[in-house]
Amino acid sequence: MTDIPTFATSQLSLLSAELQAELTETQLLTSTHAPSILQRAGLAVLNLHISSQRTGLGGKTVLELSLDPAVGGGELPEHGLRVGDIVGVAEQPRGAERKKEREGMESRGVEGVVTKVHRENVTVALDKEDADVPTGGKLWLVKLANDVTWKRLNQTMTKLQKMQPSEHSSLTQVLFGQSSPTPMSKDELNAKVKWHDPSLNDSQQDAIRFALASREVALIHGPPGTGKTHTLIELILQLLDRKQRILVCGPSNISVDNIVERLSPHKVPMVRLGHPARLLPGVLNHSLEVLTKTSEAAAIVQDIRGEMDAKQASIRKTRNGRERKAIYGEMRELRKEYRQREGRVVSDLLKQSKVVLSTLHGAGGFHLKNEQFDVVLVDEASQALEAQCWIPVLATGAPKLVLAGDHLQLPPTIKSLNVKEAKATPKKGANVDEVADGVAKVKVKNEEKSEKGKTKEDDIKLETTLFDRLLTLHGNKIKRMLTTQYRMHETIMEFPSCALYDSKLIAADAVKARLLKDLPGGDITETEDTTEPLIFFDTSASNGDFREKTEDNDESSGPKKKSSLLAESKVNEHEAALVALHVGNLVETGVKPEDIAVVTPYNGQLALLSQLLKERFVGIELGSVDGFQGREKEAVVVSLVRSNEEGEVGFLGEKRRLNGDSIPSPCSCRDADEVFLVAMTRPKRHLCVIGDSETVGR
Ligand SMILES: Nc1ncnc2c1ncn2[C@@H]1O[C@H](COP(=O)(O)OP(=O)(O)OP(=O)(O)O)[C@@H](O)[C@H]1O
Repeated sequence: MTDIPTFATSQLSLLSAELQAELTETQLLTSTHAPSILQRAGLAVLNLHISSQRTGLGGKTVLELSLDPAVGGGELPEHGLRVGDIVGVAEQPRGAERKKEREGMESRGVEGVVTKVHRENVTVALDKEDADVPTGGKLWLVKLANDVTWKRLNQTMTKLQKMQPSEHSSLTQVLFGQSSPTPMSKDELNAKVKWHDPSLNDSQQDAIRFALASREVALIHGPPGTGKTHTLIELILQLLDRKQRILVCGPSNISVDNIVERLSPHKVPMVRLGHPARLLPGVLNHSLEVLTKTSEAAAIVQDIRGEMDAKQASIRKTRNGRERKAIYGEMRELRKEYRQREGRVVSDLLKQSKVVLSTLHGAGGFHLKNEQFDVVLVDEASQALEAQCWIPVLATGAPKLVLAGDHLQLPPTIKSLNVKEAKATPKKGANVDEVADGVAKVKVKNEEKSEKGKTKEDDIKLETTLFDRLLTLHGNKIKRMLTTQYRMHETIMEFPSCALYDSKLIAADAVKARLLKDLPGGDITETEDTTEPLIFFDTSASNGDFREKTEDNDESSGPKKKSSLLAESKVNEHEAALVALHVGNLVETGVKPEDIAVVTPYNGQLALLSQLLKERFVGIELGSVDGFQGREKEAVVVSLVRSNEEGEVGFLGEKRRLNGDSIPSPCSCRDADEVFLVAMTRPKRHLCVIGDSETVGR
């Protein structure tokens, strides 16, 4: 049994350490690196101007930023800004102002969210309604730490911490082991169900019956390719048949959109919450914001929007301070009116929806404040922090929770290494070595503490997902596993099935013998590569030809080293050449580059592979492991990189190694086993692993 206030208190301190780690990282990067380095690292874009300004959804000011004509305009340089990123828009610091400007986060201009990214411009929706948009001079965009997420997690855990025992629902009590899940009778578990999809396999049907019969909580364990989403769609339809109202959540927009897309053909009354700019185009018709615009009341809302646009334009033309102030005042009034009208339309739409879908984070927004649900369903639950899963649970007070996921895939990335307190946070402008040192010290302190005798609080870790914790708490009786997989050739499946899933996976007939040579529509030549599902190139016998190299991050060594700015990283040139050779062989047989993915754990190697492959094989997918999880490809080539005499595979050791010139990258945070296992479950017909068995084998 877990004490609820202790749990919440512990989560709050872990979350605070995590936020500090993230803020420290961003602050250090922006304060210790010149804007040009940040630009090269993909964290900033320089020399911009506002090419258009308008009022967007929710009455927010939306800026479109393009390259300043003074620098020749044209396409933006390569950058890593993505839709949803939080950015600062500010006047670009000049000369002596530069250091001061970059150190003071308060002088970074206005903040907003990236809503569109095109080759020639980036669109940003500003957070503050009356933000003073920077006007003169060249502007720059810089990526900022995202503390919005953490604020909501904090609110949620604070709410849990302060709840009185009498306020805990039966669900909450079960989730903390204060009571056991209500037992289900055999009749309930074997009840006859009228399936919408008669092709469901036995393990899928069993999981749905189980989730329908559960009173408080049910876990659906779906290993890769076992039709987890397929199963969830049927579960949603079955719940609707039983007149239940459902809130469906996932940790990312893409996880939620995936369900919206697959639910859409069933003509279910549903609404997707969330900023339209972050939703897949195919999902927009179900988005609350778009439905709001297309409903009857839309016309009056549009009128006000037009008026607001006109006012915005006049602000930009007005230099007189008093006039500007007056216009801001009028805009405020218009916004108020706009929101009231929009609010009424929104609330009507929500009331009519039997299924509401949002990210876990989004479920904490004001839209769901007075909405009631019978079931909260969380997909990709093992990719979410436990605190995230509590957002919909506490926001709706629903009596039942269904979690779907695979706890054996990579958990969410944690930056703070479970440092309990944020003691490692350096003072503003501290040098990076001090931070690394600080983290090390706090870690040692924690280790000392746990040796003396663990308390319950010490057992609570940020990376323990709710899925994991519930399995430990209640055991397999709250879980059903999907066992037939529809993705991998039987031989590719064997190793992950044995290593991770107790050899329980079965390959569906349609996939178990599929090879590259049988690719539909392709005249594929039969070669050793296209008739073998699994190939391992072992480089250990190469007398050291295939040794890894550590990239040197010396900025002064010129543009050749550009990629190394992203991280102190490892490369293995011979391995990269072998990857290129193998990909070349596959393409020669007729396999399309877009059916091939190359995966590696190091950014350095990724950059090298990108140089070798991207232009030669247009459409090939290159990725780190985090980015690749969850996606399937006909053929996957893995470059493990590590090869040294010491047999060292310390990926994790690099996680926090910040030194003056290096910028940490998420890609260097995973260890070899994880890389290997995740990559193993992605290919359908062919997997090729290149590595040094002596180094990696250890
Ligand atoms: N009962 C079934 N009969 C035939 N095909 C199925 C069945 N269930 C799932 N599939 C197929 O298996 C594939 C994987 O399904 P789905 O995308 O639902 O799985 P998933 O487990 O959510 O995938 P991921 O591993 O990407 O999370 C899809 O092509 C789907 O059509």
